[in-house]
Amino acid sequence: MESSLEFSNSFTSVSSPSARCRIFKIIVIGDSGVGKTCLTYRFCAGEFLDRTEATIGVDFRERLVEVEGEKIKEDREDGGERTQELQLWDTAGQERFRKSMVQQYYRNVHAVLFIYDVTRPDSFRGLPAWIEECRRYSLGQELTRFLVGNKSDLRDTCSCDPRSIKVEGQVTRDQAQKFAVAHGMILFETSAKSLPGGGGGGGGEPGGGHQDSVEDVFMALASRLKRQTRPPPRFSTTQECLGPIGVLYRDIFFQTASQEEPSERLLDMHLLREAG
Ligand SMILES: Nc1nc2c(ncn2[C@@H]2O[C@H](COP(=O)(O)OP(=O)(O)OP(=O)(O)O)[C@@H](O)[C@H]2O)c(=O)[nH]1
Repeated sequence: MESSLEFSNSFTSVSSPSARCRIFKIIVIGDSGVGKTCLTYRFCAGEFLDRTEATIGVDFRERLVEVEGEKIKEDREDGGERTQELQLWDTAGQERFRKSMVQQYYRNVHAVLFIYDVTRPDSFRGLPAWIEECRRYSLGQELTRFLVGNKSDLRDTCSCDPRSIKVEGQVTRDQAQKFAVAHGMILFETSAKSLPGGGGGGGGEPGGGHQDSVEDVFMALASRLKRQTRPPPRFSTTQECLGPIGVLYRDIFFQTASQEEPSERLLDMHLLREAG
């Protein structure tokens, strides 16, 4: 995969969220190539991103959601009504592209999505290292954590009970479920691309087993965040949510967005800052 620093177009609306919009910062982490970019893009843009490049630093995407058909009522003096915005930090899986941003990833997080590729057991075995990184940056166990097995469209189907599929080189649902329980996570299996019989990213049931749509995963997260009894700090401005580095990245993006090939310029700036 080639490299580029990309900021989703959907990010533009973050700069002017409604004054009454509750912003939740969600970090999406996992090994390189598991599909973090494709999953966040699917949720925010509604389609599969065919050609991706390795993420450098972070890509921001966001989507405004209404949970359970109703806008969120805030317990505020003015009795105002608020909507909820999921701000997704699609982080770089490759170590060399993470260094300068890592501290920003873990600042003021509301929820973490741990992603692995169901067809790549190495990405599943890599999960403890991501959990350890969260611990190092003081993310508590009380945070909402989802475990998401991606690329289930590639999973071999089996006529036997799909919960106990034993296909060499694939992560079974049972394995993942045990891991999720042991680490206080909720498990989802999905595909950013498509699921047999399920169309774009949702609803199919390969081998008869239950698969979740990408929409379901993120809406379950939104619903969970809405219900948090003691939520971590909320943000009312984009600046607060992104922090200074995030704002800097955003500004660089807007400065270079009109250039023909911004990727190299962005990479240069990223590496320069890393060196500095
Ligand atoms: N078949 C299939 N391919 C997928 C799916 N999701 C992602 N891919 C492919 O997997 C590759 C990597 O996807 P990315 O979304 O760039 O992976 P990433 O985790 O963001 O990678 P880094 O940015 O390096 O951390 C790309 O070739 C995608 O087309 C999926 O659900 N099904």
